[in-house]
Amino acid sequence: MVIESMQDKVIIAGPCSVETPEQLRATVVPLVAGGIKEIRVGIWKPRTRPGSFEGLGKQALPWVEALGNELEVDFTTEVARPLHVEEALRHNITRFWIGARSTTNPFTVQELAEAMRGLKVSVMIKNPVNPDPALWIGAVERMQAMGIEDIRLIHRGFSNYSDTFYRNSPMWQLPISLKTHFPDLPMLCDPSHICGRRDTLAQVAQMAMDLNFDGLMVETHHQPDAAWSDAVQQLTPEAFFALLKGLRTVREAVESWEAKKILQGLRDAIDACDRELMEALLRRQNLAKEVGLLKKKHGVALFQRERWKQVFASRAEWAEAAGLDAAFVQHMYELIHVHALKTQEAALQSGGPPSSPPGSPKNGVKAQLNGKTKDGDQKDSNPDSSPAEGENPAEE
Ligand SMILES: O=C(O)C(=O)C[C@]1(C(=O)O)C=C[C@@H](O)C=C1
Repeated sequence: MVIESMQDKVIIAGPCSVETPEQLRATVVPLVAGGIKEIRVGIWKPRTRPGSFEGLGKQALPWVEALGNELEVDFTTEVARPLHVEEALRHNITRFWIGARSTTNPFTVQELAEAMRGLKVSVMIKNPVNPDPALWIGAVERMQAMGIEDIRLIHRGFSNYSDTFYRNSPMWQLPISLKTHFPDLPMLCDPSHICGRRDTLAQVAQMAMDLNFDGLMVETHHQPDAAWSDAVQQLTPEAFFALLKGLRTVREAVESWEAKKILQGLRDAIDACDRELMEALLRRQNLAKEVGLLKKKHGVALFQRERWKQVFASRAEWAEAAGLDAAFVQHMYELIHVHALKTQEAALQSGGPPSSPPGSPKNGVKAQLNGKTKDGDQKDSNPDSSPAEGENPAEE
């Protein structure tokens, strides 16, 4: 690999789509000369709306096979149907990826897994278009059940309803959660599909490196502006190598004894902060419960639009004044509010009194935090659980 610092990473690059033998060669030769060992190419392209370029299909396979043999490089392509797998295998392509739309559909994933049953193939599984970790996990399990061992994950971001800064929101907590679930599967980042534009690719690729992702998959084209698909997000091979050169890579863990000691001190302080946060959250929850019971007594709606508008706006102002990110704090308050309503509803249903005496719940809070109560929503506190019903995962 030309880029020294990327030695330990899996770096995959190549055109969004194969267009002509000339375009394929002009794009791939400089990538291979730069040390790239695995080339991505789109042959079958799932397009959201009809009428866009849907890939050349099997016509492109002989070109890919011939160039692979000549340059001694591996090609990887997206497969969405068992027929794609069969046709690619006929041309010695044994590396595949499953696209975000396919990952969403367990029938499709199952059919693809069965088409690869027992074969020595490599499969990369992109996250589903919707932020549902269970679908992503399920796709891996379906592949594993067919004896496929070489499995990697690709984080390509999650669909947005409206136009946002990203083409697909990164929602970094989801790949982090998958990495926690499957610690041995390499996690690659696809900044091209997250960004949907060239100028922000480096920033997202750097975030992936800082999170210690295992590699990158980047769309490249010798003449990006003339590309038949994804023109605005592809990089020339030169720009791609410049991007790689500019990335800072990180170590898995701190090595020096001195730094380890400092780190431990900081982590202890974070633990203390989080304990204070828990106490404050529990105090707030108990107060909300009391309000809920008061509302029940007086036949008042749990959701109080005006009060909530005021809380939501003022917390953002307080956050800004305190030097915190207002959007982050607002998102946190959306979760807190929904949870307060759930807590109030539960208290109403059970009809019981609040779990700590009105007024000064401090000792009660301490006791509860020490495990002397059954209060608290276990499901929400599980770091591996998917976003709670009705709650959107955080945007960056
Ligand atoms: O002030 C209230 O009425 C509450 O119940 C508290 C609270 C909150 O969590 O701050 C919860 C629900 C309401 O919609 C508004 C505010």
